[in-house]
Amino acid sequence: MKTLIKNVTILTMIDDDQPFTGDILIEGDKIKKLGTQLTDEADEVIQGQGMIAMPGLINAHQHTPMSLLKGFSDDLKLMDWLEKKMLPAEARMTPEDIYWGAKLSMAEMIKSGTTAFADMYIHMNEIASAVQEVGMRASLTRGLVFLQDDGGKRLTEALELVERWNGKAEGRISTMLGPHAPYTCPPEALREIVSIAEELNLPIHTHLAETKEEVIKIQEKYNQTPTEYLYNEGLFERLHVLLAHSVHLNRRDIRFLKGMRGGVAHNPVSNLKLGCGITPVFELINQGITVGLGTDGAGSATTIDMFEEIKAATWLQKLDYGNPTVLPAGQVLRMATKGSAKLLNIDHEVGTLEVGKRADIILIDMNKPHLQPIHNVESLLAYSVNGADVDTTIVNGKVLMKNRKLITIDEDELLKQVTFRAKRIVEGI
Ligand SMILES: CSC[C@H]1O[C@@H](n2cnc3c(O)ncnc32)[C@H](O)[C@@H]1O
Ligand SMILES: [Zn+2]
Repeated sequence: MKTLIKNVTILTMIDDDQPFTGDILIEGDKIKKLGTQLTDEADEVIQGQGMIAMPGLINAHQHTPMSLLKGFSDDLKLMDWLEKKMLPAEARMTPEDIYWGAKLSMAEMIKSGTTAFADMYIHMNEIASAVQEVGMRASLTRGLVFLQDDGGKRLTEALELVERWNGKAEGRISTMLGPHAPYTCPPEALREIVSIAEELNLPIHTHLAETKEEVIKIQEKYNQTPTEYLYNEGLFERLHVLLAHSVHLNRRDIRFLKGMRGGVAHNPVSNLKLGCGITPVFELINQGITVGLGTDGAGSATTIDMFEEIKAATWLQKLDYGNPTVLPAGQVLRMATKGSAKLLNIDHEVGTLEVGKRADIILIDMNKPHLQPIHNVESLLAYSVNGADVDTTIVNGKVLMKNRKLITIDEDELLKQVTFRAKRIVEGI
């Protein structure tokens, strides 16, 4: 199958590449040519006039089924929100609920220009099946919590997920191991996970230093900061680690992260809404640590539109440093594409528009009052574009949305399913 996108403004996101008008030829799942006035025959031609083509956005931290819990419990502190509301609701979710909740997130992500995501949750088989059907790219992790028991059953599930799904769905699915957070994983559990991850060459996806309360708790329990705790348990020695949040890091913590494989998934909207604080993104980048962008689950962030994260990320750093030159448009856009791709360990495949890479591309319709005139493409993308401006979403060479119509998801059926399921789950909580 060959698809030709004609006369489109192309932003490759490679280093300092400037936008240019041209054509993109997709053959199978890959970008075959990028140039001007390509004359190749194609099975499908997309007229890109008035549109910007850029790499699909990559959501580096999600809990997709939590879309079913969006708006159910807002304006609470993280631990009250998690323990009194989310955990009881999650205990009532059936595998079918998880499947439909994940699909709901995927519909919203495709409609707002996200092509890949990192997910940590329960009932991961159902999420993997939804990813396979829908056509997105995903890094899937069974979240591991060791509070009341040794978590043996969950670890077995985590390994079954790896065994069954790693590299599946035409290579769109990869897997990680997911110790949930320093406060839910004791040292012996972390050590076991590190040893398995090293043996199987698996990356790790975890939460780190999201709140001040977490720092106090870990300090009291282990006499270390959460970052130091993970460092001392060997997480940053050899493994590729995706650290969600990482809000409360001191100078010493940042030194522990220096040179790590992987990096930090910044979730500014969730951090703002839960009043957690501001991740020291500028400092992390200055120390050479990769920073990507994510939304966290819709249960906390409410929105999973990555364009909102892009705005929040740059504005928060500018405000924090009292300096508008910090985290400029081009840099924050690269965080949401190349940066997140590196965190998912798929930067050799996606994150930039390059010949030979997988064709994960979004087209943004600029023929709108709030997107004209176009003085600077990167500024418009970072500061003006919303998810609803995305016209076409392509993953692995396959069109998943065209003219804002989802191709692989039946929206009517989806809305019917999620309405009654969401209501049943939260009843009485
Ligand atoms: C065991 S699966 C993952 C687990 O994480 C919970 N979760 C969602 N958002 C957050 C967050 O911001 N901090 C900590 N934990 C979070 C989710 O409810 C699942 O139980
Ligand atoms: Zn999270």
